[in-house]
Amino acid sequence: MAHRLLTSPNRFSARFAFIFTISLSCTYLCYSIIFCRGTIMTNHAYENKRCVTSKNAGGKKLLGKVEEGCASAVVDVKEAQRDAAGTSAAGSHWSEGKLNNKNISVAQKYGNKKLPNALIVGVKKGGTRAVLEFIRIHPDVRALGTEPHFFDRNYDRGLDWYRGLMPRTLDSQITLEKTPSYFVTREAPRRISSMSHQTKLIVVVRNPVTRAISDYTQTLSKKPNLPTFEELAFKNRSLGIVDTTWNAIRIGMYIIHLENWLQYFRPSQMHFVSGERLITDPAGEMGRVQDFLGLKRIISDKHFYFNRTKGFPCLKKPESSSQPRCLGKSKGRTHVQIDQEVIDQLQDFYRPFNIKFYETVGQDFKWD
Ligand SMILES: Nc1ncnc2c1ncn2[C@@H]1O[C@H](COP(=O)(O)OS(=O)(=O)O)[C@@H](OP(=O)(O)O)[C@H]1O
Repeated sequence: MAHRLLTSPNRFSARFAFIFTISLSCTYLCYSIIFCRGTIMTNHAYENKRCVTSKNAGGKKLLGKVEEGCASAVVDVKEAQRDAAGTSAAGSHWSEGKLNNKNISVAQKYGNKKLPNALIVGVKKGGTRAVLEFIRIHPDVRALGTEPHFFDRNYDRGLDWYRGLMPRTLDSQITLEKTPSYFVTREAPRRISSMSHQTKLIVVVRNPVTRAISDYTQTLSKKPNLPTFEELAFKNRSLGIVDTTWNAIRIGMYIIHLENWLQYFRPSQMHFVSGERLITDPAGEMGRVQDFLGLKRIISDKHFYFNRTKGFPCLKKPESSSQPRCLGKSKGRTHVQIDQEVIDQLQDFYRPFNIKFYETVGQDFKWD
């Protein structure tokens, strides 16, 4: 009895110590599970989901502060809304995709925000979104999903602001952004070369007449009361005098803009993608883009399928998703119907500009 009385406090503390240890272990176990899941889920796809819901982060007007880590993954909200899912099944082996996701999470953890080494500078309605979405599946490329408009509208915000928008990259990775209006911005080449003489420039060009109609179709979808294409395109239609002050016409005079770029950059720093071939042979065009960027050719035929409903090539598996995906509804719209006579007049107008452009870049884009 005396023995029992003596040992009962000891037993009590032993029991207490046992329960305390068990509950401590359980807490630790739960914490570890939650924490590890959190770390594993910090991949690009997850960030996309997190960021895309933030209204401040999206939109073409990328103004103000962008949340740390979101800028890289954010898909322009408008863009994301436009980008409807593809309809065909994929069913292809995707080892690079896995590698890419791994690279992305490593970059997010250990990488740094750097100024871009490459830019898609134009042209509007040339196919710039397709090139950006296609090239960003490469594991050595990280791209900003939105158009930052730094070298045209936001230059006063300074390089630190611009750098802050960029995705984190490892030293081996290329940082890329696209803003198609740079190509026709007078100050853009000088500003870009003062950031770095080494910047690689990608220009996606397309038949200037089709490009103008595409541009007009887009504006009309936002402003239904717009004058007709013919009214805007000509100062005097019967005399065939084209209105070169109309942006939709002016953008397509590629040689004029190119001459401005060539005052600051060597031709070898510029790569021209054919907007037409990008649709008929996306793998071929992307092969040349990879060569230009000094990347191993990883993006190939097996990454694309032709979606008959969309009428365009789509990705079997884009960077941020495991699902096949086509670009959105604003890419590949049905164009406004334009008289063949008007088209011929504009073809005639652009011909001398096109020829000079072909000679300068050393490529025939066959727009005639
Ligand atoms: N794979 C694929 N899917 C959909 N669309 C494709 C693709 N490849 C090129 N294109 C062409 O891209 C045109 C839009 O060009 P941009 O992305 O440069 O437009 S924008 O300036 O960013 O608004 C868009 O122009 P429209 O056909 O006039 O809509 C397409 O013709």
